[in-house]
Amino acid sequence: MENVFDYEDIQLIPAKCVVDTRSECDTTVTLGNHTFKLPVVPANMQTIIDDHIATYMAENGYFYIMHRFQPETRIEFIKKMQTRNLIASISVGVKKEEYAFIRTLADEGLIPEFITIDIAHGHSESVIEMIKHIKSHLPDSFVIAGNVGTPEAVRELEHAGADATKVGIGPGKVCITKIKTGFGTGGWQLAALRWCGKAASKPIIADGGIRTHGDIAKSVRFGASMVMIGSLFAGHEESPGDTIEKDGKLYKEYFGSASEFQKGEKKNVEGKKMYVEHKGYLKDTLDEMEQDLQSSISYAGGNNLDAIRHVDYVVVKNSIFNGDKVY
Ligand SMILES: NC(=O)C1=CN([C@@H]2O[C@H](COP(=O)(O)OP(=O)(O)OC[C@H]3O[C@@H](n4cnc5c(N)ncnc54)[C@H](OP(=O)(O)O)[C@@H]3O)[C@@H](O)[C@H]2O)C=CC1
Ligand SMILES: Nc1nc2c(ncn2[C@@H]2O[C@H](COP(=O)(O)O)[C@@H](O)[C@H]2O)c(=O)[nH]1
Repeated sequence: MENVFDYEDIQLIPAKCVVDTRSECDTTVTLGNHTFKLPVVPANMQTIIDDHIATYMAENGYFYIMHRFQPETRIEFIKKMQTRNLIASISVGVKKEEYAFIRTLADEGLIPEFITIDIAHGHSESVIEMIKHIKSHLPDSFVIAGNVGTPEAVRELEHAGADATKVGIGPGKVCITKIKTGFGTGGWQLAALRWCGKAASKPIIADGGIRTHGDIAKSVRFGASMVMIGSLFAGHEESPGDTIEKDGKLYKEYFGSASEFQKGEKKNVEGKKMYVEHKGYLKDTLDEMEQDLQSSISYAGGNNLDAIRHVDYVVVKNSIFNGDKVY
């Protein structure tokens, strides 16, 4: 791998504007048979999404992926969403009981529109087998498989039947995989995305490392159809993490899915807990993301996301903030 870089190292180069107002720019994206308002999905983590947020996202035309950490609630969740004509988008692991769960869904005629296979090291036989199992029992569900960080992995999971792959091993804000194992795409996630994108024949979801709204446009430029985000969604009033007050300021809890707080034990821990500043309401962040992305599209010289995919860029090596703070 040569020329590695990350989000902070890149600036996209503006092209001549073709719209009269940014509101003409279309941020929608299609995944499978569904079109969503933004190419953004909150991370399928317990401090990021719950029933309430999933329902809000689905009702308002956004993509969501429910986490898999309360497995016994998934059947009711699917029924509840589909009764309301909302998409059902769930996560599964790869352990034995998950095979039985997929069989139960098929037996009961419950077909989630989206199923995400969510494990740390997705380039594995266990994920390949699970993709095949889901596709044989629920052929109409759109299967997202991950996480991976190499073109070989993308090809193998696509070949096994995955409809999309999720790229990102270790770039997350509460991730300690890179420190504990020495492996991953932390520090070069954007370059890894480009590398994987060149091999992909199906959509890629960039997962982890997004720190600013501009990083969403950069992900799209380097091959992502969709971008999964944890930390930027952790601080909302609606976020499921606990709220604490310190020195008169409010903070929200955000912990990794492989942290001891999630697992309830200190075994194979690859995640940590932190507190992020309370930042108001989810709706306001989603609106701001849409406006910022509309602006990105206008700078790309087009009126939809595709324009971003073709812009030139420069490598500026960590200098874009020039010592300034973002806010
Ligand atoms: N995107 C990322 O960078 C990372 C994300 N995570 C998140 O943490 C959560 C827990 O992940 P995970 O531990 O995979 O889930 P599980 O605890 O459900 O483990 C899934 C299965 O994979 C096995 N497994 C896990 N890691 C490895 C590995 N490195 N090599 C071989 N087998 C492995 C586990 O066995 P055993 O535990 O016995 O090894 C288990 O059988 C997920 O939500 C995942 O997305 C975790 C780390 C990195
Ligand atoms: N290595 C770990 N990665 C984790 C863990 N829990 C979640 N994640 C990944 O992080 C992203 C979110 O990243 P962010 O930079 O937007 O905050 C999430 O989607 C997972 O892929 C973990 O415990 N360890």
